[in-house]
Amino acid sequence: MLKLLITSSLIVIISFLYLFYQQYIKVENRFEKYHSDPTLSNITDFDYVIIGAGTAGSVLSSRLSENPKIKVLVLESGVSNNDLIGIHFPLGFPKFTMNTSIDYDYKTISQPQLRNREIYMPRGKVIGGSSSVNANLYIRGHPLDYNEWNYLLFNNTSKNGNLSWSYKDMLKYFKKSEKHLSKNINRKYHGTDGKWKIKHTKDIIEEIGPLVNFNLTSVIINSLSNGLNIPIRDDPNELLPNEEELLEKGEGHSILESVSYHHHSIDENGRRHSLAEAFLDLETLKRPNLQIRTECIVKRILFTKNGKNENVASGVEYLNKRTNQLIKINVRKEVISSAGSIASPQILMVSGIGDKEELKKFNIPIISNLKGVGKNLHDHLLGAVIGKLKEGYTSLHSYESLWNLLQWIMQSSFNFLEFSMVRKLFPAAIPNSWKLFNVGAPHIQGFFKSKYAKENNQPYDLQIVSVPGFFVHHASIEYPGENGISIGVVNLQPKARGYISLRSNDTNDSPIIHGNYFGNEQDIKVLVDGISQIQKTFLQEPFKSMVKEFIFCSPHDYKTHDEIRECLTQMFTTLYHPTSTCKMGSENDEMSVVDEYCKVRGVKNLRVVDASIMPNVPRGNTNAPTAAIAEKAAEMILNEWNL
Ligand SMILES: Cc1cc2nc3c(=O)[nH]c(=O)nc-3n(C[C@H](O)[C@H](O)[C@H](O)COP(=O)(O)OP(=O)(O)OC[C@H]3O[C@@H](n4cnc5c(N)ncnc54)[C@H](O)[C@@H]3O)c2cc1C
Repeated sequence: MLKLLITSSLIVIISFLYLFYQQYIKVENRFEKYHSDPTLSNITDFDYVIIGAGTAGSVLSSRLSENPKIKVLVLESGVSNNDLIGIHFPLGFPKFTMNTSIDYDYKTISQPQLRNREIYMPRGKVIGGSSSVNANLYIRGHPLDYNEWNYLLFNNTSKNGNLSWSYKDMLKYFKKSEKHLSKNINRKYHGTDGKWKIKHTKDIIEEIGPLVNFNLTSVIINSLSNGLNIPIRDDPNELLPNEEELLEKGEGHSILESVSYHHHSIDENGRRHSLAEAFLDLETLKRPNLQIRTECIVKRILFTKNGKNENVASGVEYLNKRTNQLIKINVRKEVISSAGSIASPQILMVSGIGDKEELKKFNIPIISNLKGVGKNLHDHLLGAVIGKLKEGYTSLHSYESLWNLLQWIMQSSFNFLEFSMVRKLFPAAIPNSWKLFNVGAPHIQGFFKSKYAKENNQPYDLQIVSVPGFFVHHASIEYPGENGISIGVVNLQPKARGYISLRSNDTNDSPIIHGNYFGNEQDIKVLVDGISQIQKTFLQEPFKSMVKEFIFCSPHDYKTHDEIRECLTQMFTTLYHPTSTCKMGSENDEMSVVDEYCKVRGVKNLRVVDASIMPNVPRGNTNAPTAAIAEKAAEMILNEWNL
């Protein structure tokens, strides 16, 4: 008997270790392989050097290197995305990624409208960039966002040919990157053959079904729908037939207000599916024409002159942080900055591209005098109503605990070996409720209008991001033993613009970040109105009898505009969506940094492809739009070089 017990325990332990190895260790060294070869630094004949392996850099490098004739080098300042297991645990994103070694941990300068608070601005310093540290929400924004981009780019010129950045065109690239895992998804709006895995939270909740005493999500979704008088829908990224008609008729402002379960970038095993997991998978990394060097920070872009005396990007200088070696590398075709909305403008400026008055302060020789570099910082503004729940409601109050991480590892390991037979034969062996740890922290989202958007026939301008738990100061504050509810409200279209400027001429130093949050009175009014609408839902049943105590923006204590504004001043954060600091614009727009092909104005062979080129921030989270931009840019580049 004892023998049997020992043998079976050994089998369980060995299987577990094997699963663990398969899931985590086996892939751990994949970037190491490309970095450790000492001869790599001598290779100088790359066609493209891409700065940053974040959302955009992962997509771009993967697509360009699909052609074996093209040699691509990616320089990434951060480490491999397999260095920290916590990265893969979607629900643990605030705990395991923010404020850790894989976060740049930026802070804005003190914000005058927020009692001089410095606002924390996380960004991923790791393969996958911010898609390796984010909340995994898959949202595309409103169709009119892209139609507006297209209008801003091409309204005053006629030289765009077939190129367009409208919703219809962007939809192609959203679909191209996507591999939606839901069986019932509308293929007119979703891709199922792409690389990036997307999962519908509703599918998981339905699978768990009545087995689980977890009723909070459905209560929240129904209460928000009733309280805000907006419908529940399955998919915020698809248009219903009547909405297609309205968009066609020029009445797109009235579509898509709704509340729904989130779609998440999470794979079938419950692991984060960052753009690196999707596009820099093992097969891609085996390509001999693609090299990715981690812990290599680009210091500046190098330029030479061509026969017409134009400045041509000819390579980059970077620091190998492991060896402390400063290395110059030449490029045959182009340098592409995909370093994100904070670092791309910084890299351009230290390389001589920016407002000449600012560059002079740091004695940086001027390559192109472009006023818009670093300007137009656009971001999403987050407030919330947060409360503690009475007995009887189960929330994710301790989702950051080690026990939950362990549950998740075991759950996803079992999924990995398709242990569904085991699940069927011994249903109690793997509690179904563990599946809840396979979705992201925010389960529910919605879009609704402020009274100002309603008055002016504008599209929705507010977003709900709801966590069945506490999301207080980036989930850094815990309430042991308590269950919570957080209904975040986001102003999606703030009017104030901030900026990025240089603190020094070294890319290793954080640049100056000024979010200019609440810099426009209307931005506050819109968010106050959003909070006030959400507070009303808390005064109705069932929310009314569920909450025992409010932590932020209580509807009983913060009622007037000034009171709600006061609450927001204390608790405001960004939703981590800085964009538009190297904005794409028409040639008539003196603040535009790149043209419609993502080419930096005033120089040759240099592009920016990342969230910084968005002409305006879309009305939704920014990861999927950034991936779509990179898909589109890759296609443009390949077409242009006739490859
Ligand atoms: C905490 C958090 C939560 C978020 N949640 C969501 C969400 O749920 N859904 C959503 O849609 N969006 C979310 N976002 C936003 C989304 O992730 C970003 O908009 C998107 O990842 C931006 O992609 P990017 O390619 O522009 O930049 P990044 O993905 O940030 O990539 C930039 C890369 O460049 C590297 N780099 C920078 N400087 C240098 C240098 N000098 N040399 C070499 N490499 C360099 C960086 O290390 C990084 O890997 C979130 C962001 C954060 C930070």
